[in-house]
Amino acid sequence: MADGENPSVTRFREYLRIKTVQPNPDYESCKKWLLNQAKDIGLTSQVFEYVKGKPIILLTWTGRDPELPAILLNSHTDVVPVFEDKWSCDPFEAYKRENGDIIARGAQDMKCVGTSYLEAIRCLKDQDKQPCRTIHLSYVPDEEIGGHDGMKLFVKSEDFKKLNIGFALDEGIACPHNALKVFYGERTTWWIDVITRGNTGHGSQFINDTAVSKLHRIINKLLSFRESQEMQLEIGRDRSGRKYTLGNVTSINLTILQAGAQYNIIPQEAKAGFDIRISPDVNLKDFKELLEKLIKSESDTTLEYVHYHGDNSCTPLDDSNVWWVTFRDFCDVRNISIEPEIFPAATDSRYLREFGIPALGVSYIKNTPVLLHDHDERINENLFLEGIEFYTDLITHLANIQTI
Ligand SMILES: CSCC[C@H](NC(C)=O)C(=O)O
Ligand SMILES: [Zn+2]
Ligand SMILES: [Zn+2]
Repeated sequence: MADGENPSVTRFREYLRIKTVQPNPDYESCKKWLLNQAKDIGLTSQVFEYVKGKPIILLTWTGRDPELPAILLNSHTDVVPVFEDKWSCDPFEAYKRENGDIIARGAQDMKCVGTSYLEAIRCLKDQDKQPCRTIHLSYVPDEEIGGHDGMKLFVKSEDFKKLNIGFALDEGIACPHNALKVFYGERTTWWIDVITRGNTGHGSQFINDTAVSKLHRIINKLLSFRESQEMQLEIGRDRSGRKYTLGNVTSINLTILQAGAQYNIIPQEAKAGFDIRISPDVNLKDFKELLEKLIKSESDTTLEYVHYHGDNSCTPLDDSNVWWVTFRDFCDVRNISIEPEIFPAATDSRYLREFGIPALGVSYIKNTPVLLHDHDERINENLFLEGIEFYTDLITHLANIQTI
């Protein structure tokens, strides 16, 4: 432990030092560390390994009434790669500046949250405050690359069904001002490849119906849709008069382009890859039909879904949802300003919501720049400690709801 350092901070920095960085995360060390924490705190543990080398670690504190639906505190264990030369220090050293800023990959996304859950439970256990409901802490792999070998398999498993989860907390994003972002849904992510085929020949000729001319027309149509959505983001207001955020619009970005082998040969095939994020206000079936109609407008052209998700369920934010009401009132009483939003990208919450589990994404990171996936990702130790108190109280409230 560093001199005089709060032990919760020391443990957080230990977790940050485990190199669970994609594409070769050290899940083994991570598993050992988490199981050790569980032992220290007095939680039972299970490890599910649906894909070899990709463990899901589940820690459990059984409630006084284990028949009631349980609470799930979810976090992912992997982190995204770094451009080391752009960092002011080693991203896996968890260096602490004089002002208490802890710099590390995963400091915001989302090892601060994963450790805060543990520290909150440690605190409640120390005080012998066993709640009514059982609390499960899940530490899942591979969220950063789609969660296919992690949460996606977990929610479909018998092991998960047995847990009888009633509500889940998961990750959010930092907020630069004095408020917490709370995510109740997310835009649906589709990654698509559009592949066109056409006439080929010598590069000096005016050849018709080439793969590139077809692709060009499709790109133009998709990018003009992009422009209209960008405009909507600028001027749009929701039903309550609030300015649109990314969650209210659909974005399309051309992120991959491939064609050609030699300068003087017209390519016979061309490919464009698009990253599409569809607002939950959009009907997915209609949008799919629209996309497929566009593809059909060009001959010998195909569409491949590289990443597809067919569900855009959101967690209701109304009085019918006791979990939400408890969360909202909890923040209200503590004067914590919250900003409910649609997550612009994809998190593991989509698998939980698809399964019918209400989930809120919230990371206790206020007054801090959004640095997830960025260089010098950081969180201040005092804010991290404040977060532990927040989760300790919040978990107590949620796990003692008795009405459902
Ligand atoms: C479709 S899996 C990719 C997941 C990733 N999540 C985040 C939060 O960056 C994304 O939205 O691109
Ligand atoms: Zn994350
Ligand atoms: Zn991430």
